[in-house]
Amino acid sequence: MTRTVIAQGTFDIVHPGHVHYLEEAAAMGDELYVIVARRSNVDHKEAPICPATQRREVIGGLEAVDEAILGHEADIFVPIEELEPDVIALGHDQHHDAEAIESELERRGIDCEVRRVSGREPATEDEILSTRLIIDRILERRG
Ligand SMILES: Cc1cc2nc3c(=O)[nH]c(=O)nc-3n(C[C@H](O)[C@H](O)[C@H](O)COP(=O)(O)O)c2cc1C
Ligand SMILES: Nc1ncnc2c1ncn2[C@@H]1O[C@H](COP(=O)(O)OP(=O)(O)OP(=O)(O)O)[C@@H](O)[C@H]1O
Repeated sequence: MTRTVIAQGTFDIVHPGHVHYLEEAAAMGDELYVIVARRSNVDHKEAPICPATQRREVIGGLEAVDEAILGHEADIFVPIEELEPDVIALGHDQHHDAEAIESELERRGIDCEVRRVSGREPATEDEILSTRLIIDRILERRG
């Protein structure tokens, strides 16, 4: 049987940390679906610069990704109910609480494991593995 994994995030300016996350998530199963966050749901940091459709297209073009889909605006568990994944792969620093997700999955009768992916450290001293830090660098150098 096909083992389906989902990953999720904003992916505003894509960097090698994202590639690492999605490759490790893909290795947890046979098919990787990525839910791209809607701007309205990115409320714990600055809103993304790029529109959701653009962010989805870039992520969908990565080799590790079978399909990238736009997240639901109102209920983040709707795509999960539709995709019925075997694994939800959380990013190393994703603010979501694994236990809270697990109890919501149980409440909705979805049988799915929640795992966390490792973080990628910079390979060189000038590598920038954070969208926020890339934007900071742009402002510093071009602002
Ligand atoms: C299991 C799961 C499902 C999610 N589904 C959606 C969704 O359907 N729509 C959405 O806008 N955000 C969804 N999100 C939230 C975002 O993907 C994301 O975590 C957050 O808003 C963006 O922050 P981040 O890039 O720092 O993770 C989901 C998150 C998790 C953990
Ligand atoms: N260096 C990294 N190593 C592994 N995973 C990463 C790394 N950076 C981001 N990710 C993961 O990619 C997913 C999407 O990340 P997100 O779009 O929030 O980018 P970000 O660079 O972390 O953003 P910001 O720096 O603006 O908070 C998250 O689950 C996050 O954990």
